[in-house]
Amino acid sequence: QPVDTAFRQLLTSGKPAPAPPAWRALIGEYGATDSDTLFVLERDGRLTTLRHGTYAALTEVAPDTFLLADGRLTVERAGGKVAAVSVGGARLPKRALGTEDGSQFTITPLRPVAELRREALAATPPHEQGPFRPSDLVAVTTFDTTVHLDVRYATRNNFMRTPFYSSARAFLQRPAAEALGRASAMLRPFGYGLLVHDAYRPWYVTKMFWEGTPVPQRVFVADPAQGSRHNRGEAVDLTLYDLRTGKPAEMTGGYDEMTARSYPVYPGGTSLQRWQRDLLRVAMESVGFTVYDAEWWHFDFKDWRSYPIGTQTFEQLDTRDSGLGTRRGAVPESRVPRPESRPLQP
Ligand SMILES: C[C@@H](N)C(=O)N[C@H](C)C(=O)O
Ligand SMILES: [Zn+2]
Repeated sequence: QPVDTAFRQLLTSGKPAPAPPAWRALIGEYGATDSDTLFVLERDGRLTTLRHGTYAALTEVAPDTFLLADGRLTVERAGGKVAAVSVGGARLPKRALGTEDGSQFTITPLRPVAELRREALAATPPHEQGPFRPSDLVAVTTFDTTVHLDVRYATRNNFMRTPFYSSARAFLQRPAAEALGRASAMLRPFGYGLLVHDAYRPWYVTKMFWEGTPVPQRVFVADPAQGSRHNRGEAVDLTLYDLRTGKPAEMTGGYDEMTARSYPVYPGGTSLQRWQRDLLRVAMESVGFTVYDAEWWHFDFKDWRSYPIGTQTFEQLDTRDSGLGTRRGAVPESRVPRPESRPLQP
């Protein structure tokens, strides 16, 4: 649907109230197999189930006992946690998704990180056919000062539990950074700012992500054979933060969480989480970005095909006088990495 219609819908529906804290432990996915998932979620202020595409509001009739239109749902707890629900005589175990406390989701890399780094630094990015625009990377904070940074890949607080950058900086090609500034201005009346986790990412880091991530989770990392749009300075990972408190907004799942909760159309969670996720998407899409199908936080800018894959570190870009953050200037031809012949996936 058109962006202004989507904006109007979000405005009309208004910002939902947070779900009662007592419901938090219950909200989630239940069932032993993916083919039969029962979601417990909050919708329109009611605790609700979603199964086979049908929503049903729950009415609590006794502690941990709820009435559904056609029966009862009972909650089983173990060790202070929700272990399962029973519906119509069937026991559906609760699935572990993301982290319980909202902390960073992590994986165990397939190989030692030092080995991945050594190999990736020695490798060459895919060969690409130009022509390309000269790279003009600028700090993401250039066009709106309410854009804030939380660059997890410059810390251990990321999905591979290892620092990839030696400084917490984030750059985009100038037109993408300008558009980001416009999205940020658009969000201000809603009381939100943009919190950037990552933008330009050297190709060798994409290669480390790919080689280190278990195959079933690789939809959440780009294939280095094609490169990531981050490598072109044309993708950004970000969330919303509350302008008043400075706190990140709650979404349906965490950053770099490798579960279904990361899909931008994930139906679970709370109304507020889904509303904030959709607000971020509508603001970003209204200025020329497109959300990635598997990650609510990842956005590609419309002209990503115009820029080549880069593999330089921030420091290498600095020393080669790219003008990062301070001066304008094109990345010299010697630094323009080689082409790709296949279509890109994010
Ligand atoms: C790793 C994650 N933050 C990300 O950016 N994923 C997309 C698919 C990418 O690597 O381009
Ligand atoms: Zn991304």
